Amino acid sequence: EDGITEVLAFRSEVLPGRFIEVPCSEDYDSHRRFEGCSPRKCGRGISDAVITRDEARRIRSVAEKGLSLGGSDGGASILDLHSGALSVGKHFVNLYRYHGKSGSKMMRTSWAVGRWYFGDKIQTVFSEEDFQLYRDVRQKVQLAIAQAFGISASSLYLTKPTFFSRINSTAARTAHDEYWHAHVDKVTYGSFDYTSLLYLSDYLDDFGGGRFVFMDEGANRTVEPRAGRVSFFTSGSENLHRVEKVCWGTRYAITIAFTCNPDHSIADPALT
Ligand SMILES: O=C(O)CCC(=O)C(=O)O
Ligand SMILES: [Fe+2]
Repeated sequence: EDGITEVLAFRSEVLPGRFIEVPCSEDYDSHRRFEGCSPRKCGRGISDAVITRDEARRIRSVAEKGLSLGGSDGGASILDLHSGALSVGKHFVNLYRYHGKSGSKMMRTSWAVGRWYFGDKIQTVFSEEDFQLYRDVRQKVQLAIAQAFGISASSLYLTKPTFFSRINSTAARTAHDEYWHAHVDKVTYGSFDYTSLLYLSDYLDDFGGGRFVFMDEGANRTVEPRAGRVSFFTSGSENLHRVEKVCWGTRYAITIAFTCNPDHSIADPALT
């Protein structure tokens, strides 16, 4: 694909941490500022030293397990760990409280997080260990972001949505499948101040296409996914980005984002 001019992180590199400062957009001027959190400097960080390959492998298994219960007809499936929304066919079901047709794959979930009925058997989708792993990963990423931007980790709050994504090369069927459009996370998600992406599969080993692209004026700058690689950035329009279409294989990632506004904070996903 033309227009790719610079690679910020190759799949084969093992980055101890790379930080690229970019001038903050004016987006922040119109937002309430939170001392010790709202970005004074904007930019992007990429690190292969925050999450181990083993942690990435374990969290990928959790993603596979959750997403295996559903799956979009069209290429891009998500499982939102906060709301329980899971892509199924052309729609979403709530994994945490699904009332499906009897005889469907997922018959009915209870109101308790992560429990569902299959036939007359109560199954638990996620274990306490799975949620513990999510919390450990979230905590490490939060510390890395705080350190890179010179802010205090305790002034960052987890915000929604936080989700697993699974992308393959199947053609899109609905607008929800169109993951490749350029966007600004602060606009798309509202509450995001700092976005992080943890990649759970390897570019060119597990899938082709699917590189992350920062669309800067005059240059596209890519991050090649690598299992265990964390990419994080301020969520304003200084970090307009897109994901290339996946052309073969399956790409897994998890999105974990933080807000400076305590009103937009959510608790870690948990078994209730
Ligand atoms: O999966 C990625 O690399 C990026 C996804 C993304 O841009 C988003 O979820 O907002
Ligand atoms: Fe995004």
